[in-house]
Amino acid sequence: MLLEVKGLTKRFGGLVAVNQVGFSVEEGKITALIGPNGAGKTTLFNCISGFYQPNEGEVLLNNSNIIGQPAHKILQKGLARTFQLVRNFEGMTILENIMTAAHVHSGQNFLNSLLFLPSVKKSEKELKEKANDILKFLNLAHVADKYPNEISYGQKRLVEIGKVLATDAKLLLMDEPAAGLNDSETRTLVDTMREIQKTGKSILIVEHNMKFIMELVQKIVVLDFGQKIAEGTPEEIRNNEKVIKAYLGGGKVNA
Ligand SMILES: Nc1ncnc2c1ncn2[C@@H]1O[C@H](COP(=O)(O)OP(=O)(O)OP(=O)(O)O)[C@@H](O)[C@H]1O
Repeated sequence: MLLEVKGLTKRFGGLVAVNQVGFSVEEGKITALIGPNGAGKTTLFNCISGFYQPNEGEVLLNNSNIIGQPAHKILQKGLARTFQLVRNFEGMTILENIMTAAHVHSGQNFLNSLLFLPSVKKSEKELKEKANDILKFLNLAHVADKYPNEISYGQKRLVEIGKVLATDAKLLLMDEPAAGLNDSETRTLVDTMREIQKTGKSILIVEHNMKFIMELVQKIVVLDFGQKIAEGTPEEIRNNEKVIKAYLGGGKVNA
């Protein structure tokens, strides 16, 4: 199993935001984490990616517990995440933004960069090639030299995905990748995600857009009030009584 979450609990004062949650992400599969507003999805995501320290439980990445490790160490072990809000360096072109993300895995140390050794020059060239390949893969080659404020919102979301691809991580955590996209952008995103899956990556998504999830993923984990209430294929989840009740009970579904 690529990722295994076991008995994970996160409390904020008296509030149990995530309560003894366990599930797994299989290699090469797309898994979704869904649930009504306030169910604990983001908190769980933050615990998995090292942004929060859970109170209890384990997060095993390739059988090694990553709890307590800083986010950059977790990234080096092969887990990268996108953010719900688009974060780009505004003063850099799209190509440079992707190159910056790829730099995390380039192996260059700071002193080499300062001295601008030949190896750095070579590595810069490789980074540029890699970033260009990623932009081509995402059909964004035509915006490589543009600045973030010159591209559309849908393109920005793809750039965000490009940045996690640039890290070479095996497991990608995506925080609401379809948020704010129109129908045609969402369809493009479904195709892009399938192409990413074909390259052997595994993906864990938090997402409110149920149509997007039902069409794309192989497994769904459902949270409600911090607890896992169901886990299964889209078909199983669609017909699950507990899930239907949780969403009818006040949660928002953009189905
Ligand atoms: N930093 C925090 N401090 C205190 N309480 C928090 C914090 N973060 C989240 N919570 C609470 O924990 C619970 C779970 O919140 P969380 O944001 O994880 O849910 P969610 O499923 O991601 O919701 P949404 O779909 O609205 O983003 C909520 O009751 C929320 O108010």
